[in-house]
Amino acid sequence: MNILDKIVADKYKEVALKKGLIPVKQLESSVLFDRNTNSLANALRNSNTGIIAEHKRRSPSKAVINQKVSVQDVALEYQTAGACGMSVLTDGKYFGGSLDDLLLARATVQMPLLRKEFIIDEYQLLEAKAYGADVILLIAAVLSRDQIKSLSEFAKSLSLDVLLEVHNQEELEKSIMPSLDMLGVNNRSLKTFEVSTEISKSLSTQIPDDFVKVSESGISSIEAIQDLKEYGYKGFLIGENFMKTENPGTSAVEFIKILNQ
Ligand SMILES: O=C(O)c1ccccc1NCC(=O)[C@H](O)[C@H](O)COP(=O)(O)O
Repeated sequence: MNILDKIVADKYKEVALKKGLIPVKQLESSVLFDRNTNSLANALRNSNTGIIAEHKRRSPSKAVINQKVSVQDVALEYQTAGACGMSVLTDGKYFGGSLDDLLLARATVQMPLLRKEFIIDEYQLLEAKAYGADVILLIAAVLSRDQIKSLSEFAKSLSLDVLLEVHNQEELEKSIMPSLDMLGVNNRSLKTFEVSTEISKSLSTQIPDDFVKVSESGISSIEAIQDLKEYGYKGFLIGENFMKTENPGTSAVEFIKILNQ
């Protein structure tokens, strides 16, 4: 059992518990539920930099990254820095996040917000909408093709963008379908936690042009982004590189400024 299997096993229990506590009707009555969403895929298509900056307090690979900063401060600074969107981890047990983090970010910024979560049930998509997300993540490693299809179609019916994440060719081949907006390649091995952008590069030619290509994890240099752009990537998901610094927002400002030069 790898870390993702463990996280997802816990997630099935968590979602079952939450369904008993907060009915769907309550989620649907949130003031944010009918809000017009903001497409991350479009923002990436129209951007020169393509940064999706993440709020990430801790992780299975790095334990504590940053517990001190406020999610609202980080959100505002990421937006001011010129990030295309923000990824907000909402898993509590492994990443120290929450849906309240998403809500606080939504109250602060207009840029597209990705609910970074281990989605296994439509209920979590209703939560995403109710707490102000614009985009959801689906992880091919933990979903069947049928689940990807039904979850992505349900997300589209809620006007949410869909980012589908793969780790290898097999996951990519089973996942391609029209209800996805963005295809993300995760550079982090779930077995060793090692990161290498080589996997983004090797899968790039197999991602059809209809999808916005996103490279995720382990990106820490301008050179890496310039290199990935050569392979057609338009989006770059960066968490730790910003969050490990005392001021993630300032780090993002400096990074994006150099990228723009
Ligand atoms: O970050 C981890 O350790 C991790 C472990 C197991 C499953 C998912 C994990 N991370 C989620 C992410 O996808 C990253 O937070 C995201 O791509 C940003 O990565 P990074 O820039 O390396 O923080």
